[in-house]
Amino acid sequence: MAYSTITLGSGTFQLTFTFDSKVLSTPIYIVWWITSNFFCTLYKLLRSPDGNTVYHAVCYFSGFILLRAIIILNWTTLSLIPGPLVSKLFYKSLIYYKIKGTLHQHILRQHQKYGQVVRLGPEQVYITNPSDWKHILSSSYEYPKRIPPDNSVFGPPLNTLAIHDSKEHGIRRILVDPAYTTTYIKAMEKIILDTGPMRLKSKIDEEICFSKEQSRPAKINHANVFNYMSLDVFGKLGFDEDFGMLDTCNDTILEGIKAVEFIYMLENYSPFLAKYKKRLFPWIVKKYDTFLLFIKNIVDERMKGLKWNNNKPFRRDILQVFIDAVDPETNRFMNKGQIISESLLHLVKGPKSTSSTLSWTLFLLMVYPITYRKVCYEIRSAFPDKSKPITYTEGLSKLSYLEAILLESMRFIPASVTSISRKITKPGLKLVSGHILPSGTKVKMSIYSIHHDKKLWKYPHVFSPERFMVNEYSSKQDVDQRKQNLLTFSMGPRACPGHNLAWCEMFMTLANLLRDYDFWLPEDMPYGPDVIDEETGQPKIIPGFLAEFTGYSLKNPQSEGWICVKHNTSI
Ligand code: HEM
Repeated sequence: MAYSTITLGSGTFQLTFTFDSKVLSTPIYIVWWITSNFFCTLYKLLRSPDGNTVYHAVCYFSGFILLRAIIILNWTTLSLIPGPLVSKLFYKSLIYYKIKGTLHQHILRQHQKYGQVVRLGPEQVYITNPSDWKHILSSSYEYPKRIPPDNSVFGPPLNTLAIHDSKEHGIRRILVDPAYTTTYIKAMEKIILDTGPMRLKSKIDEEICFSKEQSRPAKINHANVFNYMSLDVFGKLGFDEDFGMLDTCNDTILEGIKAVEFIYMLENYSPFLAKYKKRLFPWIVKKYDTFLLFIKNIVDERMKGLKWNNNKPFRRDILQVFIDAVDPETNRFMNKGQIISESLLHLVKGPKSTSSTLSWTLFLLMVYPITYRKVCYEIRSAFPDKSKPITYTEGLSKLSYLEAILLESMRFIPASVTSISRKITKPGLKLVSGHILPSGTKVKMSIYSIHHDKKLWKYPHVFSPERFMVNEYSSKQDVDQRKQNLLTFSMGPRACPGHNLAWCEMFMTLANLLRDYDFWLPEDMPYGPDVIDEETGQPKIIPGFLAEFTGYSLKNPQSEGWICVKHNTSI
């Protein structure tokens, strides 16, 4: 394929278009010529006798807008791809849904209307066909990730998520990945169990005791307690620190994470305002600085400790793995700044995605009671002795329905980012649909849309863990195929490094809680198995909010994250 490029305007108004040169470059110059002449004539007609420059500006600006629209809609290679008119013309048309936190639902509606390939921006295309996204994501670094420039949340020094250069990113993953291998997580299973589900269980027991004294049903806020639990797990596993979130709820961390989310969003959507964030939002920047200082101090203390100990490691947490990791090819270690930036990223990104998934799963079990009873039966009959905690290794071999529930929950409501984004490089890419994406196109894969694509999933709007179970209707091959169509943790060289940790923590938490307690929704909750969504005919789902960095979680956790609980006395 041969392409030619045209650049129009300058500064904010600059636009670069790529054309299939064989087909389109001649007509485009003709249109350009006609439009410029038209506007020159218009300008002469409108020109006021005193040579008012406002007329001048208006004419040229309208000329620019019209020409831009004609080109975008008719003459670029992407013009053959369907999509809503306004979104084709303006990237910013999606911002309304981003602010509302419902962008993923909007994109799904566009896919349902226009198909597996939709244009939602002058040079932006969303795709859902698995052959296309598997090719793009697994082609090692051929299609780079687009990263917002100068994002101070990510560095300097840059961390895994922000490193653009493929070679550098590859080296960083060699240094970071040892902290999340199956072997490492297996060795850490006991710590995860003790700081996670076991500690949460004692909190729930305390609440049950307290509620008895007050003669009321015991209630926990699952959105909060899962979040605190995941942060405690990461505190212990990551830094060998007791964050004490479940006990005292450390505000520095909670407020710090909110500040990271805000600054990240500001830098993405308004780099101009972000430049002045210290003056415009001093209280948020202060919270971010306090949070960063908190992590810096932990890393500093560790480095000092190591010096005193003649550089012999005295811990085996993730921080130590980061410190010890060396790239065998270059013999490079991470420096202190990189370790701090990396620790900040993992602390903000990991626990929130894990806890949101747990929260959604528990909620889904409450509105799908047959599934809830089925999974309780599976766990309670496989592990009847309540005095023995269920470990990940044991649980995984016996609890296939619980595994299916987690897979289905992450398909149904993926807690991760709305869309994975890559840039098409030369010489362009031909999609399965036959559409051509020229070099420079921003190609996006909406996890939510892929997980709700009717071509991939039967009844995607129904929460049905059975689709991940081998039974008379589905062979192992079918189930494996479905698992491969999940994009929950992304894939390829930039896939989520923390997925083993997330699985281990989520699995042990649900297995132990569902065996030892009975849960039900409070009576005053406006959701339940009988509260049906008219559009889908399925139980209504509690509203969520898609944050740019920390993913999809409950929109109103303080009012809608409650669940009643009592000890399970049936076994
Ligand atoms: C259910 C839990 C989780 C989900 C659904 C999830 C999902 C994802 C997804 C989809 C990406 C790719 C983002 C992209 O390409 O733009 C990602 C990247 C990442 N995740 Fe996770 N994640 C989870 C848990 C964790 C945990 C526990 C950690 C670590 C503590 C973690 C650390 C990271 C990091 C560092 C990246 C960046 C990888 C890179 O760019 O190379 N995640 N995650």
